[in-house]
Amino acid sequence: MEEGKMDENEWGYHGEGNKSLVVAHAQRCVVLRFLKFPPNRKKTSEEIFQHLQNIVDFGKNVMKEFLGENYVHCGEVIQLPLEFVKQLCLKIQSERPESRCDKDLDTLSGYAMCLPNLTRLQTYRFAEHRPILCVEIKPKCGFIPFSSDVTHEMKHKVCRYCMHQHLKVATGKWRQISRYCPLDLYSGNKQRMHFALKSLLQEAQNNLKIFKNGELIYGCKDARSPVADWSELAHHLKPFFFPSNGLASGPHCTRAVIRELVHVITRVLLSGSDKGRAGTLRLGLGPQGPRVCEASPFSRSLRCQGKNTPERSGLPKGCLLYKTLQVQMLDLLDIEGLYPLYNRVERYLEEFPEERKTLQIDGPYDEAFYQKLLDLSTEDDGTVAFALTKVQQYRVAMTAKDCSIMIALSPCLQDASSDQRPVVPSSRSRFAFSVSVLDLDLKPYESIPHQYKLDGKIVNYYSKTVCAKDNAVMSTRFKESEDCTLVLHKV
Ligand SMILES: O=P(O)(O)O[C@@H]1[C@@H](OP(=O)(O)O)[C@H](OP(=O)(O)O)[C@H](O)[C@H](OP(=O)(O)O)[C@H]1OP(=O)(O)O
Ligand SMILES: Nc1ncnc2c1ncn2[C@@H]1O[C@H](COP(=O)(O)OP(=O)(O)OP(=O)(O)O)[C@@H](O)[C@H]1O
Repeated sequence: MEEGKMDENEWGYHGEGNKSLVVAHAQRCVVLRFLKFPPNRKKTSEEIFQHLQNIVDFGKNVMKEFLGENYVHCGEVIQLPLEFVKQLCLKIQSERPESRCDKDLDTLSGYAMCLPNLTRLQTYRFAEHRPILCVEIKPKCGFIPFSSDVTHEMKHKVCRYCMHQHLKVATGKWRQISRYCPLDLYSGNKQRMHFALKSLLQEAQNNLKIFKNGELIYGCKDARSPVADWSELAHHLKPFFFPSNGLASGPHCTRAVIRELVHVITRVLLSGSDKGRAGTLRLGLGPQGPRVCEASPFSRSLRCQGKNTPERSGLPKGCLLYKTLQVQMLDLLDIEGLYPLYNRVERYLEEFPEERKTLQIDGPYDEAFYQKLLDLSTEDDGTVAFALTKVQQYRVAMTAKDCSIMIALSPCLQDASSDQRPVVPSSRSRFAFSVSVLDLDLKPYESIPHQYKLDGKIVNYYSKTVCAKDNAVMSTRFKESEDCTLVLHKV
């Protein structure tokens, strides 16, 4: 990229999250990722450069090691002309969703990350002329805490995502409760995964986006977004899944197309396509905790039918979901067990503030940082070193709980080679595919007290409202059956 000759007209708004905003090049397969900040909380250029460099280093030295070379794209930090950034910011402002405008794009430092555009397969520099479909999933936390430090019994039964849904709807973030449960997606059980993906398609929130040739065609910006339209989605997808037949339109066609999509995504998610360094994942955390979430409509319906809970995770070890789950499980103690350890580190830092650097709280995220993460002991010897290791593992786990997976699918001819990319078949076509992971920014040390408070809020809200309602329903049913018994007695 020739940073000196940048023209804002060649770039377009692509998307944003809570902390960064992404613009995509119209022809080349690259994106620029800028940091965002609340107004009046600007950082110096040097701080922004360091922040971005830390993101790159963390990707290279930690996440590539855990998740595998092929899945992680670290990009590079680049310096852009300030005039270009200012003009770009003005150009894209009208396309930003209102709910994200509480933060401003950083136009002062001139630094950004340059990354491959993952919605257009991994061709990096130039767009392929083949059509490309890309599904982005933010799967969230795929396990129920197994730590003995958990005090709320509910946390051993219902996963955080399902509990959090109720708070999100109550605060107006989303319109309705999703039927998606991360434990279904991470189960490795095809039926449960199909259910999870269909649920995401029904209520995408910020957990699912679909791009066609790099353009967003399906996804939800906020609670005001229009209700998802499956027939419109099927219209976009039909040429990919039924390329040469005249499948009639209408609800039958829509269902067939959605089914194909769900099946292909499941296959891709279960594939172990990482041909990078063997044995990258050195965690080896075994399956722990309950294998189903009691709030998942899938497991609820199984229970109602008197069926057993499904098999424990059958995720193949090479697949990205398995690896992501392993990194998430570095949260060995749960925030309830972690918070006192965070306080221990805090007390130490209050006494020895100059030690912050040695403890690598704000980086560098190098090989030494990575090596310390591999210590999975939970035996607290009362030291700051132990507390620090658990704090750093927690930050990494939280990062993996909030990352997204990008699946790019490009149709290939029945017997043509796919440039050595793996291929997934559907009923009527085949796709060369790639899987990548994005948003691997290490969660800040400072966010731990917020996590602790939020955790309590989520559980308390769920327990008070949902469980109270469930109990009311149960007692009504109980009352009904008592009434019934009385009637029977009378007879
Ligand atoms: O706490 P959660 O689970 O709500 O996750 C936050 C996400 O909300 P979600 O539940 O996915 O809608 C939230 O996503 P949205 O802004 O809601 O799209 C962010 O990803 C946030 O991360 P960060 O503070 O920007 O680093 C996420 O915060 P972290 O907890 O990962 O730091
Ligand atoms: N390399 C990439 N290629 C294509 N699209 C990307 C890329 N990186 C990010 N995006 C798009 O931009 C969106 C926002 O990026 P990202 O998730 O990194 O933002 P964030 O602010 O860090 O998110 P969060 O809200 O989780 O903190 C993503 O959801 C994705 O659609």
